[in-house]
Parts: sequence; structure tokens; C-alpha cells
Amino acid sequence: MGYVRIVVENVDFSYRGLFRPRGKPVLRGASWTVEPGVTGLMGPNGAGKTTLLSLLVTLAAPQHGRVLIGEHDVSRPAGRREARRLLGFVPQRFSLAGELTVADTVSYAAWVNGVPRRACGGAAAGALALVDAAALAARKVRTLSGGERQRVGIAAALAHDPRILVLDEPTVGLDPGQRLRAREVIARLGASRTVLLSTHLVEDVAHLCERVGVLAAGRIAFQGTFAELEALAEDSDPGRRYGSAFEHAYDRLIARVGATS
Ligand SMILES: Nc1ncnc2c1ncn2[C@@H]1O[C@H](COP(=O)(O)OP(=O)(O)OP(=O)(O)O)[C@@H](O)[C@H]1O
Repeated sequence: MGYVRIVVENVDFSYRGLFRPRGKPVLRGASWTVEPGVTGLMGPNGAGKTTLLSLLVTLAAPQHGRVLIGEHDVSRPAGRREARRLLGFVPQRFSLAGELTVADTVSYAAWVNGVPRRACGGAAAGALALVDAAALAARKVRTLSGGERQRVGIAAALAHDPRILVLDEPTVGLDPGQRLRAREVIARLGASRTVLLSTHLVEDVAHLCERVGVLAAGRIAFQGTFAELEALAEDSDPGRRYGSAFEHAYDRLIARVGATS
């Protein structure tokens, strides 16, 4: 199966409610192309990263503009149906039934996502192997550590063998060893899929992401490589270290977008 890109075209999105019929604009004319491999989505708290990921995985629909998953336009019901087969999603917080085994949890995810019942066991075993979690298959979910649980969540999202994997802050709350392990798993998955993850961690982007998008003031203010983002720092201080150069580039970018919006 080939690679699949994600295209976001001129998307507006507001959360609307009974008392806010026009809503609060979160995305305003956001456009972005996510290529195969691993891409990071960054942006300040409240910028709309989770909102944008929800639109990409068809949990919400834009009020204007469109989202394409491969050739499928998710604003149409048929396009949404086809797109969902191609998508796996790991939300920032997810609940798993503590009394189920890991194998049953991932088999169930496969079945929910359309894998025929007789193939679910094999699909689960394959997905667990992909995330280095085959040895956890017989464990009850309630006995897992945070890092193990995160890998099982990723396996559940992979159980129907999607071409695209979307992860919302996948390394939050993991200790440094587990974070490295999660990065290794995600990098491996990105070798044959389109992987998009949101993160606040500069090290995640530096070590893992071939490309990065920065969301600010309702749109993708930057898309390019990590090195290109870093170069925005226009390093006037030769003593500045690697990490802080990135923070500097990032701050300048956000300030520039804030001034023009
Ligand atoms: N269900 C909702 N109803 C109304 N407003 C919401 C809802 N979810 C998010 N928002 C608002 O939309 C804006 C974007 O939120 P979102 O969670 O997408 O940002 P984020 O970039 O993921 O933030 P963080 O980095 O803190 O996780 C915020 O102002 C938030 O308060």
C-alpha cells in the first residue's frame, strides 16, 4: 500500500454553542500539507493543535475550507468513510478497560475498525509487535506502566493497519527512558507511514520529525524542516546553545505572526 498525504486547505473552525452561536474562532484560513514520514505540530498552549488534529481524523468538521486524506475529501460522507480506514488516532488522554488483557484490548480495537473477527487476533499480535509490546499481550491493562500503556494505545490505533497515524502529545508524562523508547517506535512507524504528532517538546521535534508545522494565530505560520525553523533564529549570539536557538526562532515566529494577524 502506498503513502498517503494530508492536505488542509484554507480551513476555518470555531467552537459553537447555544450561547455562542458564532463561536470562538480557533482556526482561520489554516493551510498545510503533511507529507509521508514523521511530522511534528507545535504551537503555544491553546493555539488549536488538538482542534486541528480532531478535524484531520474526522472527529469534527471545518466550517470553511477542506481536508483531504489522500484523495478523499472528508467533508463528504463517502470521503469520510474511506478516510477513516486510512487513519489511526491516539488522543492525548484515552481510557482502556483495566480488566481486559492487552491482546483483547487491541483485538477489540481491530474489530471496531472493521477487521473481520477471525483476523483480529493476528492483527493485534502484529500491531503489538510493531510497538515492541508483544511481551505484554497476556497482561491485564490495569497492571501496565505509563510507558507500556502508551505503547498499547498506539497498537490499538494501528490494529487496522492504517496508512496515517495521528498522535496528540504522545510523550507527555513519560520518563526519559520511556520517552526515548516511544520516539524509537514512532520513528520506525514513520518509515512506512504518514505520522503526525503534536508536541511541546523541542527534543521530540529535533530527534524525530523530518518536518514541522507551527500553529499560531489560527493558521500554520511555518512549515518546513527543523533546521529551517532553527535558522529563523538568525543566530546573532554565537554562544547560544542548540535548544535555546530553537526556542528563540519559535518565539520570533510567534511574535511575527501575532503582529500580522
Ligand atoms: N470543546 C471545546 N469547546 C469550546 N472551546 C474549546 C473546546 N476545545 C478547545 N476549545 C478552545 O479552543 C482553543 C484551542 O484549544 P486546543 O485544545 O485545540 O489547543 P492546543 O493547541 O491543543 O492546546 P494545548 O497545547 O494546551 O494542549 C482554546 O482556546 C480552547 O479553550
